[in-house]
Amino acid sequence: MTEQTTATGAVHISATRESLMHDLAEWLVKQTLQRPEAPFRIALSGGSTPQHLYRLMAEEPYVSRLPWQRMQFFLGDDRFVPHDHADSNYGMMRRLLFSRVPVPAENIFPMPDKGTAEQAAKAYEATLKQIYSGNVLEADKPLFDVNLLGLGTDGHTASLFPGQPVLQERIAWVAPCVPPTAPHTRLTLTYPAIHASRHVIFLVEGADKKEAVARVRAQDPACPASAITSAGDLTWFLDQPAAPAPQN
Ligand SMILES: O=C1O[C@H](COP(=O)(O)O)[C@@H](O)[C@H](O)[C@H]1O
Repeated sequence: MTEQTTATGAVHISATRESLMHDLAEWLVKQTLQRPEAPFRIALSGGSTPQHLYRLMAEEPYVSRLPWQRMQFFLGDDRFVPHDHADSNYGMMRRLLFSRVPVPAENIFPMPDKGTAEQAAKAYEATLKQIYSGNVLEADKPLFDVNLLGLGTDGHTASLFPGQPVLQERIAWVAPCVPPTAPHTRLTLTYPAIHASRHVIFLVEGADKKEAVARVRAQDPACPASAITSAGDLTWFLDQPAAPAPQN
């Protein structure tokens, strides 16, 4: 796990959004089978794209095929709003996924929605450090097995928004971000925490994301997603409309 993979990573292209979600669900089942020892830690992304995946995971055959008892769920980012707010990523995951599958409540780790955003970020970082059994990220000891990321049309990922101070954060694992272009103060995993993953996955669908995908794959420094790396591997799961034209 000492090698670093940058955001150029491998690319998996599915013909349609539906097949994309199936392909990623199958990939997830395979990863859990390859690591039969507990626990399997996954950081989930928010927004609209992964909602299709979460609905699918809450249906058969995935309810039966995923090892819910040993899966631990974290959030890659959330809007700093009450969990029952319509814009809460955790609220969305609870509605579409957690309430429909046999995952033990103690295996779900939402970002806090109380106090100040700074306090909530620190509290979530403390939770992650407890889970990790350490305060310092080690190259050969991943924090997450899978880190699922989305991509905004502006090149943001998690809540790492263009031009924001959180992009410079190299110590904290979790930090607030106040995006000038999107609603709500956010809490987000920082680059070092995302990097400490066995597998980083960008899940992106739709023609409106095609340009952003191409910019990140070309390592455009204006896109925060371009600076994502993985301690293990990094794979793009795209549908055909989001996939950039092949380079000759
Ligand atoms: O604000 C957010 O946006 C990104 C992308 O979301 P999408 O709706 O375009 O799929 C998402 O990855 C992030 O978790 C979310 O908080």
